[in-house]
Amino acid sequence: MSRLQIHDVSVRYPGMNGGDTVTALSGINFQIEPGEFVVALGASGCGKTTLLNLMAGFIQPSDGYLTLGDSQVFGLPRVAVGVELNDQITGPGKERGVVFQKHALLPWLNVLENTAFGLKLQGVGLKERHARASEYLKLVGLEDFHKHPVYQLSGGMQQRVGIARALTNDPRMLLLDEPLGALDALTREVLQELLLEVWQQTQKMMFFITHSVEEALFMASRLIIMSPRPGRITHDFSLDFNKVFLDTRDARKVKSMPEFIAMREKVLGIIHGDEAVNGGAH
Ligand SMILES: Nc1ncnc2c1ncn2[C@@H]1O[C@H](COP(=O)(O)OP(=O)(O)OP(=O)(O)O)[C@@H](O)[C@H]1O
Repeated sequence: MSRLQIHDVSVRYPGMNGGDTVTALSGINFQIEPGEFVVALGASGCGKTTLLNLMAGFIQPSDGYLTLGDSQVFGLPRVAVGVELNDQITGPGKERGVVFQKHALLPWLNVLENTAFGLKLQGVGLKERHARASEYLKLVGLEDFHKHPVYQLSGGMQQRVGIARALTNDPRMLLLDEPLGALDALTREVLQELLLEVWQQTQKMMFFITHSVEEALFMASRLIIMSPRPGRITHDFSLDFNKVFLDTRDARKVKSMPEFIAMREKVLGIIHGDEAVNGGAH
């Protein structure tokens, strides 16, 4: 099975207008195991999006490298790593699907065509791409909306299309950058539950960024908390509130469990402590 591993990675951005270099990430060693739902939480500017962009292959590390499974490497491959790295990934790839907060859907295409669009670009034939798109539209509850223009859909339904579209490649992992951040509170809760069901059914590795502590605790099988200047992973918790939800299908009950509330207070204390030290906005 293919874990994604980050080996001693740092990312430095050139300063704006000749200013000081920004160390967005420093000395990150971290891995995501098959089947894990990893959520990243932390004050603004702690490097969450930079970490996701590295995993997606959108940016390269300044130091270190990443591996997927035993043989695929991205970033800066080194020779003496103890594994045979024979397959270099040079950028984004279909084994890593990405879902953004703002879904870049094409308004002149309907729901089915939007979902199948990436497959079309790869040259997958019409019948197969529509079959694969239909499969994932069903998974996200849009089986009756194939022909709908996307601009007629609510924000939550458009985000479902974004999730289905990312799944059509059957990626090994989904990278989700605040995917629910623009939705109203009720729709957000519905999609939290939907994403957990997608995770349970597909067993994809998930890397999910949020600013909501409650959402993080509800979704994560592993919660990492990051701290800024330079961006580091300071805490790494194993959680199972998501499994309690999948067993009971009662989100309100999970979110009112004493253990859930105690963990929420603990995590809020960690993050607010960082903000007080670093003066970060949240
Ligand atoms: N392209 C860039 N050029 C220069 N600095 C950048 C660039 N992208 C990010 N940064 C800086 O790197 C640091 C980490 O940014 P990043 O967006 O990864 O953090 P984040 O935790 O995702 O923040 P937020 O929660 O606000 O989205 C910040 O100080 C940011 O200003």
